Amino acid sequence: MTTSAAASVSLPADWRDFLALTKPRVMTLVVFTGLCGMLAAPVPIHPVLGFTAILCIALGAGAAGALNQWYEADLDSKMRRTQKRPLPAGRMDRQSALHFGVGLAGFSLALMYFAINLVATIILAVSILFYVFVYTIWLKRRTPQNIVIGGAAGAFPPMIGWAAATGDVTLMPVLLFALIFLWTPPHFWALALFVKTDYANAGVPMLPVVAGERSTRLQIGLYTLPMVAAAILPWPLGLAGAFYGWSAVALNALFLALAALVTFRSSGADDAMVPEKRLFKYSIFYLFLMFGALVVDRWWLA
Ligand code: HEM
Ligand SMILES: CC(C)=CCC/C(C)=C/CC/C(C)=C/COP(=O)(O)OP(=O)(O)O
Repeated sequence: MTTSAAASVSLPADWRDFLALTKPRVMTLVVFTGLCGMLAAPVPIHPVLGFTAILCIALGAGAAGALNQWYEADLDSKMRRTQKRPLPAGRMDRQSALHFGVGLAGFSLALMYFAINLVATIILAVSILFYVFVYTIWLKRRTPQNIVIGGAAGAFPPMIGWAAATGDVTLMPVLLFALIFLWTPPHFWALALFVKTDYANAGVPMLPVVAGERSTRLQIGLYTLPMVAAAILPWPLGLAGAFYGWSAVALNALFLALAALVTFRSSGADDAMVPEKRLFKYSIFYLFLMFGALVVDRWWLA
């Protein structure tokens, strides 16, 4: 944590700074997977309630992003990628970020509880607490396994969407959780390979910094294999149909190929890291398409 970010504050922050605190670009995928989890559920939800549940996921994820930035303004000020965020850039004081984050978290949970149901509220609370306390405060600065364990926070949204519609959690939302959980390491470590120096400068023990490139490449490959299995499994288990199944086979074959290129590659110091950048970009596209295929399969082709 830092006090220096607060010392150079030039207030007031405007709405764009509060929006930036919520990490809106990452949130698009969080919200999309939550929406698809909700639409994949066997019980239809009233559109107004469905919209409310998705709003709660968006606000909860935004709150988690704000609390993450409240806690790690010192780290963000040391990395090129994050230096322009409202706190390290001095456009907002830490207390405002804290109040905003806590207020938004409280509002999203209260709305989820009163408008939707207890199960969805509990999972939303767990994901916010997990991202803030387990990932950001506890693990991120201590272990290169930070994103494996802490990354679970980002895997909950489809389960929250499903629970909002059905009030319970069955095998399918658990598989969707497993898919994002196992996707997170290749998603993040591909990026960490080409922004390694940023993390090293900030003293964050991300895998390429601590264990080296070789080991990171191997672990990307090792997590991709069970991810592929979790992605395809709903088809043979009869939880999704052939459209989902064939889409999953194609999308996962490409993921596997790109991950293999990264895994079996050794790079030099002045390397442009093209395969790593390609895998990172594809990982985002992949998750959008996998969840999109699930909904198309359930609504139009079942
Ligand atoms: C601990 C787990 C994760 C870590 C450490 C991580 C880290 C990152 C980082 C550092 C970026 C670079 C862009 C930026 O500056 O924000 C990024 C991009 C992105 N991540 Fe992740 N991520 C994680 C999990 C997730 C999850 C669970 C999702 C959604 C399901 C997600 C969705 C995205 C998206 C959509 C982008 C692109 C954003 C853009 O276009 O700027 N990430 N991630
Ligand atoms: C529903 C709900 C509460 C979801 C919240 C979970 C969530 C937003 C997951 C995404 C994970 C994420 C943005 C990690 C970024 O890592 P980082 O914080 O280390 O990235 P940074 O270096 O960009 O700050």
